[in-house]
Amino acid sequence: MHWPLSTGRPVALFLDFDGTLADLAERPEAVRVEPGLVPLLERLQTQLDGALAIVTGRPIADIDHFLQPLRLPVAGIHGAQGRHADGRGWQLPPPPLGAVEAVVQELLTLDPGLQLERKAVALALHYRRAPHLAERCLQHLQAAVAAHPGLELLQGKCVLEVKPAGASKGHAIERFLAEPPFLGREPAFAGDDVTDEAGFDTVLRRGGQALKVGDGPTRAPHRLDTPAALHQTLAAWSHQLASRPRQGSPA
Ligand SMILES: O=P(O)(O)OC[C@H]1O[C@H](O[C@H]2O[C@H](CO)[C@@H](O)[C@H](O)[C@H]2O)[C@H](O)[C@@H](O)[C@@H]1O
Repeated sequence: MHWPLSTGRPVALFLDFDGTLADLAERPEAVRVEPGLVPLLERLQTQLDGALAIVTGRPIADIDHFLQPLRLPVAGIHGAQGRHADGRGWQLPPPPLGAVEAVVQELLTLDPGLQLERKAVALALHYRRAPHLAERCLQHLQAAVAAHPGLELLQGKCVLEVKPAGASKGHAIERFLAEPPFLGREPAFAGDDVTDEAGFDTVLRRGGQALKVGDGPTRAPHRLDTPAALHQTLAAWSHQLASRPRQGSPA
């Protein structure tokens, strides 16, 4: 499997983080970034004239922490917040999360393996270390979210996320593509989870490329097995870009 990124057209590259750039870990804070990743992303950002962004369910601050000292354009919390290439930010207003958090607090008493992650305008309930509670957590959160039209439930990998309705990775990619340095470029997005399918739909609708990392059904036409395989592909692509004239800004 490969990802034919080198189409000759200037590319705008969008990358998911967990499961795509970094291997999954037992806990969100336990993720390790491969030592070569930050220099590789920095090189690609330069080669793409800045048209590289992270599009993630994480808050922006997490990405800045994991990729320090690099500060890339980021869409965080599934598009509910973001930072453009020029540093301007956006964030949706905080939705009413109080009742949902009360339900989560009740669930947390069932097993110390359950973990709450608070993220400014969203929250996530992780059950990777308590998988037997997956169905119960889902039922409780579905009921809690149904009472609030401003909220949406996302099911990720061993996680249930409650976020502002309407925020999506697809919309976040559209925001980036509306402005330099992304404007006019062919979008390419790599992700690993069902929550990335909205981003795949956006780039495919705009004539771009979508790649799924790992297994599972997807609408992405391309696939690689692991984050390490994606690193290799990105490194090879960076190497090709280095030996060609700069892609330059689109006319
Ligand atoms: O959109 P992403 O960048 O893929 O982020 C999705 C969620 O990733 C994190 O949770 C996932 O990764 C954890 C660390 O590997 C893992 O323990 C957990 O089971 C996964 O669901 C992150 O904690 C969430 O906030 C992100 O939304």
